[in-house]
Amino acid sequence: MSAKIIDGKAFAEGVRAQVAEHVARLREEQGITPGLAVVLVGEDPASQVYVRNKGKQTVEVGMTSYEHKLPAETSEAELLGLIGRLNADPAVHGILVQLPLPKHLDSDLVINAIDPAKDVDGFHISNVGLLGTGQKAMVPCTPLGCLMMLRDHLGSLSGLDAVVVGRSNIVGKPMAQLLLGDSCTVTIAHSRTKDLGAVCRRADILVAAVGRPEMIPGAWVKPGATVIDVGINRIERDGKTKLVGDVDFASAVEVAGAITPVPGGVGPMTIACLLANTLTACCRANGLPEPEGLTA
Ligand SMILES: Nc1nc(=O)c2c([nH]1)NC[C@@H]1CN(c3ccc(C(=O)N[C@@H](CCC(=O)O)C(=O)O)cc3)C=[N+]21
Repeated sequence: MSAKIIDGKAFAEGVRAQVAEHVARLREEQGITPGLAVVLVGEDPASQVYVRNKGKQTVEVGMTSYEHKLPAETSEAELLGLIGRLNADPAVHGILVQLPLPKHLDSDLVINAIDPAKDVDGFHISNVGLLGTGQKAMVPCTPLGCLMMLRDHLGSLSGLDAVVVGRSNIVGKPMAQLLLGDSCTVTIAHSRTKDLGAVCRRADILVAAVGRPEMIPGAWVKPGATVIDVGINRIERDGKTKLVGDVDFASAVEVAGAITPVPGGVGPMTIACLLANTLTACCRANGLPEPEGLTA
């Protein structure tokens, strides 16, 4: 039996359509247009592509996109100055500083300079603390997108065994918090975990976020499990570049109950959730009710 493929691309289109509807209503009823500022330091080609896609989709849902492209040599003081101006700008409801930053910039310092209410990545320590204590936070986009797909596929997650492979601040840790918030029994596994295969085989929900191409084989997947593959790895195969996940899709699809593909799974949901977070931030800033179904 072959798993159901969870179509993240189609799901993301649905989320963006919902966001667009809210944005149109905000404009008509309140005269408010949500604004998202994206800051890119340096000329990393992959980052340029992501930032271009984000700007395009921001405009498509009816929001205003502010792009700030700064040279790689930008000083910390200059970058903090820009963040200060964006924090103070009432037309800007969301601020995203594209990571990774050039090595001479301290990304923790920069992220924590963002107004937590405008931190649509959910990386500010205040948002991390709010999420960890079950309070209203800005939730990191990738884990939020994964949660939306899991809830859609499984309905209730209550009591299920969830294993998150990867312990990053961007995906693994916040993903574990969200799953705990939905009453899963959560294990965070990583490269040093003893008998990782045995740990993975216990999972009703398996989230792979390690950044190692195809490292999780089908033999590690519990029959019928829901597999969310966060990895986006560019590899060379048969003389071509190819995008693959952290899960070996070909073998896992034969065992899982449902699985997200790469590309077309988690990636598109990340950008859709960035737009959802910007809308949420805009509603909160204006004392308006939050959009339903678009938050954790
Ligand atoms: N502050 C910050 N926030 C981020 O959210 C952030 C970041 N920095 N730095 C870079 C990573 C990367 N990222 C992706 C978003 C969408 C796709 C995506 O849509 N991927 C497509 C494939 C795209 C392709 O063909 O390359 C897919 O999986 O189907 C991928 C990667 C957000 N990031």
